[in-house]
Amino acid sequence: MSHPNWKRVVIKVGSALIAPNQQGCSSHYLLSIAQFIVRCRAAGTQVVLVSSGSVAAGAHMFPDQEKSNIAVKKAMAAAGQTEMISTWDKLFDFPSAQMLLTHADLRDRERYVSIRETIFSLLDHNILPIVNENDTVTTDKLKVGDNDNLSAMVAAAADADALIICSDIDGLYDKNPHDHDDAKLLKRVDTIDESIYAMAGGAAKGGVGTGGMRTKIEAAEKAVSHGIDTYIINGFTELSFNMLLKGENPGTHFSPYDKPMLENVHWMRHTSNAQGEVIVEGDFDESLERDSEQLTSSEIIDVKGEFSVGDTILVRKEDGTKLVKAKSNYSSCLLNFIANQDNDEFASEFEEKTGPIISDQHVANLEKE
Ligand SMILES: Nc1ncnc2c1ncn2[C@@H]1O[C@H](COP(=O)(O)OP(=O)(O)O)[C@@H](O)[C@H]1O
Ligand SMILES: N[C@@H](CCC(=O)OP(=O)(O)O)C(=O)O
Repeated sequence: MSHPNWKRVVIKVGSALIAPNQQGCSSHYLLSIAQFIVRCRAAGTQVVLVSSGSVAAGAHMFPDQEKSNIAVKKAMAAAGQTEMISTWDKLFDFPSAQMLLTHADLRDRERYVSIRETIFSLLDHNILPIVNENDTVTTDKLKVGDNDNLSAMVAAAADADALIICSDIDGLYDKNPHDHDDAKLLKRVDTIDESIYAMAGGAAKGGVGTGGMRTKIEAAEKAVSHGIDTYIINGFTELSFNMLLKGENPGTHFSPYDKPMLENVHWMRHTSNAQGEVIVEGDFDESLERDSEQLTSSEIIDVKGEFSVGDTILVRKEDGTKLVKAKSNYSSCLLNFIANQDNDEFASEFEEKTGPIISDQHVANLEKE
């Protein structure tokens, strides 16, 4: 293994590799991925697997005309999940563990920390964590929605050194190669900006995949900002895995940031989502410049949405400029009350007694990143 620096990797496997014909699971393409996982582990690299495919694996148990129904899709996921997990499990002579997560779990700091601890504990006991979204319980509000982004959140939670996204295509092309014969493969991406996103189309069309290339770029952006080497590779071919083991790049490599964000800042920026907004004016900008991030009620113009103590809020200016995402120490109700006080003295005394409005331990400065 030529990647001695990879202490821990996350491998994401797309639906097309698991259930290529929507006729249940097939181990056809999984054999070389399993072999890669075995060889990584033998070389001392810990592995976390993020596996899609429950919906595709369960699809054959339901009539075609019902498959667009959301409740039926969840049933397909529930039925396909057991088949998917047992297909993986049969390929290993070490134990695996199923972890089903939702965004509601990941964006809650306490549950997130618990997920981290579980991953580390499984790895310490040489058990392979196999993660998927818990599709049966999700709603639009609760879900990550695609396993590319989920794998990046898991890679950050696991403090992984590398994220390998196995897809049905060689990597990121400058345009969709299925639509354009002259599309060129990008071997390396150092900066992820709008021009990179413009290369991907929308959500996946036709096949069994969900997110398409866009969600893979989103995942790469999340991962590289955490200092994680990210690859999109073709999971259909064994060559991809042999190249990775030799330290070569078989697809598209996204270079990690030199100065990764701190774990808690990364979580706030990329995993947590804002439950409400606080619109500010005046000196808050300056306190950000000084890195003190102290928000006072006199700077608040408006409070939008309903949030509780501990929820993440977005602090922004009236013109829409996003300043920070932060953990609120006040509920929206209390913050509205204090921000609408005409008596400044009462408000500042209240804040002195109750403590700062936003927690300085969980602040992601959106302007600077
Ligand atoms: N610029 C691009 N480069 C590569 N693939 C692209 C691009 N734009 C869109 N795609 C599509 O994204 C698909 C891969 O995403 P998806 O179907 O979700 O796969 P997976 O199941 O592996 O997540 C490709 O097969 C291709 O059709
Ligand atoms: N949680 C879903 C996977 C959703 C998903 O992102 O699929 P894919 O684009 O194939 O990685 C499932 O198990 O079917």
